[in-house]
Amino acid sequence: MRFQPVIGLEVHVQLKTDSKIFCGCSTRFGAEPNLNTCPVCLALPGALPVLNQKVVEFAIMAGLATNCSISPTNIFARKNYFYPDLPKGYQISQFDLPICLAGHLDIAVGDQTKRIGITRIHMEEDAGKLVHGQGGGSGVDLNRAGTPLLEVVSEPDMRTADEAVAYLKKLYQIVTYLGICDGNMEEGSFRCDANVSVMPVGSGTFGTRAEIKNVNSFKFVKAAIEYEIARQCELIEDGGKVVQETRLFDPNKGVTRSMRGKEEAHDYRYFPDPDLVPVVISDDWIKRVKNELPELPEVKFNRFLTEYSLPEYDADVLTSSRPLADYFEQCAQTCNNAKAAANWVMGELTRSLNDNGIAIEDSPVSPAQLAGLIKLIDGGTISGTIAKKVFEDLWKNGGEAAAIVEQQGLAQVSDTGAIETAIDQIMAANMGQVEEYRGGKDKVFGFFVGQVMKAMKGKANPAVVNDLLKQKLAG
Ligand SMILES: Nc1ncnc2c1ncn2[C@@H]1O[C@H](COP(=O)(O)OP(=O)(O)OP(=O)(O)O)[C@@H](O)[C@H]1O
Ligand SMILES: [Mg+2]
Ligand SMILES: [Mg+2]
Repeated sequence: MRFQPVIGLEVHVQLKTDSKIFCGCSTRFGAEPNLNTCPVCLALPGALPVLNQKVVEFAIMAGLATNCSISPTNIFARKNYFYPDLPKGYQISQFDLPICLAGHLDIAVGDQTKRIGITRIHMEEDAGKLVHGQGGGSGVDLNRAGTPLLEVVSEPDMRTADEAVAYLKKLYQIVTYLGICDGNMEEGSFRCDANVSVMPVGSGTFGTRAEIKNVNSFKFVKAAIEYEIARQCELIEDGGKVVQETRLFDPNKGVTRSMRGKEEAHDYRYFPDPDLVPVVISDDWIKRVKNELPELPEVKFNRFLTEYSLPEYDADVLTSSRPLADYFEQCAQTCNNAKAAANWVMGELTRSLNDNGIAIEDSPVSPAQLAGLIKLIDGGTISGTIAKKVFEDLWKNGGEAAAIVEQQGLAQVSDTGAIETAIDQIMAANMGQVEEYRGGKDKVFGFFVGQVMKAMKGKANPAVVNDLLKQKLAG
């Protein structure tokens, strides 16, 4: 039997606000356990939540950027369940009236684009965290309790693990561009629940879904979904039935395991939270947020194509993150050579940053410094080969490219006299190759260029070397 997989994602986006969603406690990660707490997030009797306006603004931004409509009135609801990391016994979330509805994102599938529907985006609070194995038991850390989250729920529109990853990456790119999420997946700031089912090809009725909880890397999402698809197909072929359940992905073994089945599924008994008034959003507010939205990745990509005449590949790589795009633009505008800036940023700079595990925001070579180096190449002062050495020097010691070239005497020799002398000597020492070249073996030309460059310690102007060599070899 052939099966068609069906995938829908629920993504939890942790919002980059200073304080929690319903109280003034700090959201800082890594503080001493239970330091960032107060009667509201500890759920002490009588404490009342007050909504953080920034959370609503961030939700509107996310909704607009994902083509959703913003609900002018939306309400918070209590999602009831018991777990020791949830002191109130319910999570404040949104249920039937969420803040954003009916959006979509377009993803690239091969050379086509595919539209993935976004059912809803709602605001909610995070739970605390259990810390096991300390002092012989388990402890609870409520620093995270009340941290603001957006849950972005997709339609079951994806058909392969790769489509799911493409959607996830697109969403990640958008929320980090918007600056509403720090994007730190290891710390759980962007994590997803993957819903997976399979149906016989052509059946038209979706199969029963399993939900893989809290996957926090693109690689794991792909592995988890692929494993789950294979598991369900095999199960059905063996005459079994997929049961609706929650599963966990084990990244070490690459398998998913049942966590709880439908029988143990929660009845959340959702109802409107009587402690919070409805959120009313005016048209003016939406307009203001819309006007202040930063340039989004797709728009930036298209602008890079037209404004800098970059190839699609370059524009795609350079707009993959906002700091990378900003770095490129500053460099390109300073050196006035966009393609060279693109090559250096995607090549030498990215390689050095990766090798040293440094984020581009902390690059030891600034856009202006790199632009200075590119100007020296464009002006014919140094060759590309020497430029790589200068870059290394900039990376290690800072300073300015022009000063380094000057101090170390790296400027390229365009003086024809010095180059001619070198050519004459090399031709005299390699008469055999000279004859071969004159006999029609053009390839030998490269040999001569190499020899001359070597003799000139890489500092000869390549264009001048080429011209002179052609003249002299022609005899
Ligand atoms: N048959 C199916 N196969 C795969 N995915 C599905 C299927 N049916 C629904 N989905 C996806 O499952 C997800 C359901 O998320 P939703 O938040 O609506 O409910 P939930 O998972 O029941 O609730 P909770 O937020 O408590 O986890 C959506 O992303 C939807 O696209
Ligand atoms: Mg959900
Ligand atoms: Mg779910």
